[in-house]
Amino acid sequence: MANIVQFENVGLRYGTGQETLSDISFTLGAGAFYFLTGASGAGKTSLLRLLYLAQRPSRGIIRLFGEDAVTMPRRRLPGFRRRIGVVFQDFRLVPHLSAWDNIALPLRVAGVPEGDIEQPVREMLGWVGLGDRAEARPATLSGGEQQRVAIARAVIGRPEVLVADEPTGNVDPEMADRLIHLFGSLNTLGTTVVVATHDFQLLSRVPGAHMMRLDKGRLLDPTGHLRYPPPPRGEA
Ligand SMILES: Nc1ncnc2c1ncn2[C@@H]1O[C@H](COP(=O)(O)OP(=O)(O)OP(=O)(O)O)[C@@H](O)[C@H]1O
Repeated sequence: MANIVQFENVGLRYGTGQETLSDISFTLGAGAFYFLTGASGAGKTSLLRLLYLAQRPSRGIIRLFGEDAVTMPRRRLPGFRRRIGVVFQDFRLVPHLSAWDNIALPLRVAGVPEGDIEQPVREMLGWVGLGDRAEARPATLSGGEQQRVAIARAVIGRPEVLVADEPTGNVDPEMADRLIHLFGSLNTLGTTVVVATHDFQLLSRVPGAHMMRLDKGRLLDPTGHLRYPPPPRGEA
């Protein structure tokens, strides 16, 4: 399995205080499913922001799709970001746009001709089970429905990596199951998925998923080593 993300000794410091993330080293394999867990404030959102290039690290190396993402010229960042779909903790839907137009947004921004937008948007709405809510504005949708619009918007551009920050934080367990099922089905189609959550129950819902655990800004593997995935035998 090829590595599409590689972090080496990455640190992140906001302002002049202590590091929020320290010595973060891990690789993500193409097509795998990862849960990123940790208590509130452990640094999950910060790590994801580094991953989807919303934030530069204070130190260390980040390679995305085989390229150095830290020293990459700014003009190349948008092209890279398009390869990563993001589902934000707070949805970030555009309030005055319908579900349909929110989902169409990434294609419009990328300059896809209008005639080529209708079919993928219709497919996405159906996939997330909102075929009958196309015209609804976000404020008239439930939390779970808004989250599904956000997921459809994140994946309509067929990203290679999908990053979701606490996607089940505001929904009931039944909807959480449904959302995780959507991520699982994307993953079986080949998308690498990274889901941050502090809900340990979710972990058992995706057989074969990997777990990355953050504790006060440091990455732990399930056995407590400060590295994930665990090093091969003999290299520890
Ligand atoms: N832009 C910022 N400026 C300064 N400090 C920040 C910033 N963003 C996050 N922090 C701090 O970094 C630490 C980690 O925050 P982060 O949001 O990454 O954690 P988290 O694990 O995602 O938490 P939660 O589960 O509550 O969302 C916290 O102490 C937070 O206050």
